[in-house]
Amino acid sequence: MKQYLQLCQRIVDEGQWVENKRTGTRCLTVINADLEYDVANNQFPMITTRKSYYKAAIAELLGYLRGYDSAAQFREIGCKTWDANANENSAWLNNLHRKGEDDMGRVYGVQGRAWQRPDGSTLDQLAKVINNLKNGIDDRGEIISFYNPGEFELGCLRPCMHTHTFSLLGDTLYLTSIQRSCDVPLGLNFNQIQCFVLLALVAQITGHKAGKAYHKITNAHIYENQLELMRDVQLKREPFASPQLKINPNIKSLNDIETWVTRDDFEVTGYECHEAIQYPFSV
Ligand SMILES: Nc1nc(=O)c2c([nH]1)NC[C@@H]1CN(c3ccc(C(=O)N[C@@H](CCC(=O)O)C(=O)O)cc3)CN21
Ligand SMILES: O=c1ccn([C@H]2C[C@H](O)[C@@H](COP(=O)(O)O)O2)c(=O)[nH]1
Repeated sequence: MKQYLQLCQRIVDEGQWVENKRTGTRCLTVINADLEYDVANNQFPMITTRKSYYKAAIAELLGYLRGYDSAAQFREIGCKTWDANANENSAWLNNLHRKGEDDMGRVYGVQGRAWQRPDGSTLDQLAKVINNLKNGIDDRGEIISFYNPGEFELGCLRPCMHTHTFSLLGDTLYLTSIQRSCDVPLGLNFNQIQCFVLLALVAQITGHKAGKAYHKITNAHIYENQLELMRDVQLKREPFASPQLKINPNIKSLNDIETWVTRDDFEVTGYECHEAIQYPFSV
């Protein structure tokens, strides 16, 4: 929690204003942030200086792991976060590749589960990584990349947290996640949870201990219409201790994640937080 607040404070103190063409809203911006999550000791990185909706963040991650490409699929599993990007951004609405209401195109999970090869077949990056890790193999390339520049025009948004690399040291599994662009008041609240859960879940289904998750962010920003709430409300609050996350121990395979796991297989205990803050969202 401290590292999150330090990043917010750093943006407020040292950030530079950058115009953003895609949303039309400028952002106070810093470059380069390194965050770490202690999954081994179950220090769940949920924001405590406002109410955090962790189940939606986990549902979003489940949707990525399943390769979803429609905001309707995300809604069905309890996550509304893709409604706006799928249905309200004019560049995407006018894109001829958009297949209709709720279509997100070839984003995130589609690349993770069905990367298109030149011969027309597809590659399941996630299954390869899980299979190797299950067999104790780290080939120094246990990488899941959602970032496919050749297909950007086929999706509603370029992936933000775009690369996840797993590493095995002895029987401990580590994760390094790379993010190119980060909406610190809204997106990071979700992304911290997702890095933690991704490592905890993959460790569980591959039979390893979880170590640390390392989260590396390039462009970290606060949109102009969020600044006052962050500076004058959220940053004035004292954080509470981190809660703990309990994952249903019956989740044992990638197939389980694909077929029956829901956001209710994840429970948080010991969460104490300040009042909710509703930040504006830029589409
Ligand atoms: N401008 C922007 N910021 C983002 O963080 C973001 C995007 N766009 N586009 C793609 C995804 C969608 N994400 C989102 C979208 C909405 C919330 C959001 O509204 N969160 C609320 C409540 C969520 C709920 O009730 O389930 C929050 O207070 O955290 C969070 C992340 C993260 N990403
Ligand atoms: O997981 C996510 C997804 C998106 N974001 C934020 C970061 C930016 O504010 C926007 C994406 O806009 P770009 O113009 O494509 O950079 O969404 C996030 O923080 N986390």
